[in-house]
Amino acid sequence: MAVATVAALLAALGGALWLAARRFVGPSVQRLHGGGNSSLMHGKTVLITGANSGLGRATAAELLRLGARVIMGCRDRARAEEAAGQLRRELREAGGPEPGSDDGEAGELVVKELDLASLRSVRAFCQEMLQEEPRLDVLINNAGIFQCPYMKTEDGFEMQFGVNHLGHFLLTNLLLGLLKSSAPSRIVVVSSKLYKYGDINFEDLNSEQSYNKSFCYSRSKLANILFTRELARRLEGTNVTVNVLHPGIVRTNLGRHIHIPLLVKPLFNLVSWAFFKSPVEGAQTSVYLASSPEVEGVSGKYFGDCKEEELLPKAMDESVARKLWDISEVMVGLLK
Ligand SMILES: NC(=O)C1=CN([C@@H]2O[C@H](COP(=O)(O)OP(=O)(O)OC[C@H]3O[C@@H](n4cnc5c(N)ncnc54)[C@H](OP(=O)(O)O)[C@@H]3O)[C@@H](O)[C@H]2O)C=CC1
Ligand SMILES: CC1=C(/C=C/C(C)=C/C=C/C(C)=C/C=O)C(C)(C)CCC1
Repeated sequence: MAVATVAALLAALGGALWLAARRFVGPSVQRLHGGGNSSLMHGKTVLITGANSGLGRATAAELLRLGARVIMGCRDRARAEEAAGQLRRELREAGGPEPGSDDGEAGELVVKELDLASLRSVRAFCQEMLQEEPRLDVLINNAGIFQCPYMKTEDGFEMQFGVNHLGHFLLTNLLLGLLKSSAPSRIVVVSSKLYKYGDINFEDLNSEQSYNKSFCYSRSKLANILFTRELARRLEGTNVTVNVLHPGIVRTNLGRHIHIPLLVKPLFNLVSWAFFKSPVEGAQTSVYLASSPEVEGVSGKYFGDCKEEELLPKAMDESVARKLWDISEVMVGLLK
C-alpha cells in the first residue's frame, strides 16, 4: 500500500515537472505564418465579432500589431471598452503604432455594440457601420457561444444556432455591399472541428422537439462551414473571398457554461494550461486568413494551423448548403 502511494506521488510529481518543462522550454508563441511584418495591414479596416475575449481579443491584438484599424463588435460595451483599453496599453508597451500618429489610423481600435442574439441589434449595428465606415477590408465572424442551457434569442431562435450561425448570417449579408466596394476584401469564419458531430435537422432548427447542447453547438459550427462554402460560390468573380477555420482547443472563456465541481477545477485548469493552446496561438489561423498574401484569391476553403484541411462530405454537401441559405434568409427576415 505504502509502495503504491509513493509510486502514485512520484508519477504525479514527474507529470507536473514534465508539464512545466513543456510550457517553459518550448517557444512561447508560434506565429505560424511568420507574421513579423508590422505594416502588412496598414490602411485596412477589420471588423471582429466577440473581440473583447479569448480568440477575438487575441486576433485584435495581432492585427493591431500588423497596423490594422480594428472595429470590435461586442455585446457588452463596458467589457469591450475595458478590453480595448488593455489592448491599447499592450500596443503602446510593445512600441506599436500610436493612433493619430503619422501612421494615420494604424493601430486604431473602435468599439461598437453588437448583440448577435438580437436581429434588431445586428441591423442597427450594420446601419451604423454603413453610415460611419467608408470601407471594410476584413470581416471576422468570431463570436460564439458553447453548450449553454436551452435558451432563445430575442427573435425566438435556439441560442447557439441563433448567435453562431443566424446572427452572423444577417451581419455578413448586410455588410456585403461594403465589402464588395472595398474589394479585394476577405471574410473569415471561425468554426470548430466539433462540426463533425452535427447535422442540419431542418425539421427542428430551433430544437423545440429536443435539445442536446453538444449536438446544437456542433450543428451551429457545421452551419458556419456550409454558409462559408455557399457564400464563396455566390461571391465568385467579386474579389471578396470567404474561408473558414478551426482554431484547435484554446484556453478561453468559451467553457463558461460547463459546470465543473469546485474541487476538480484546479485539475482542469492544470490540464488546460498544459495542453490547450493560448489565445494568441489559437488566433494564428484567423490572422493568417485575414492578412496573409499566401491566401489572396483563395475562397471556400477550410483551414487549421494555417494550412488547408479536408472536410467531411456532410460539410461539402451543396444541396444542404443551398437549403440552409434559403431557410436562413427567411428566418432572419431577408426574404419574406
Ligand atoms: N476555445 C476553443 O477551444 C474553441 C473556440 N472555437 C470558436 O472560437 C470562437 C471564439 O470563442 P472563444 O474565444 O474561445 O470564446 P470566448 O467565450 O472567450 O469568446 C467568445 C466571444 O463571443 C462573444 N459573444 C457571445 N455571445 C454573443 C452575442 N450574443 N453577441 C455578440 N457577441 C457574443 C463573447 O462576448 P461576452 O464576453 O460578452 O460574452 C466573447 O467576446 C467561437 O466561435 C468558438 O465557437 C472553436 C473551437 C475551439
Ligand atoms: C479547461 C477548463 C474548462 C473547460 C473548457 C473546455 C473543455 C472548452 C472546450 C471548448 C471546445 C473544445 C470548443 C470547440 O469548439 C472549464 C470547464 C471552463 C473550467 C475551467 C478550465
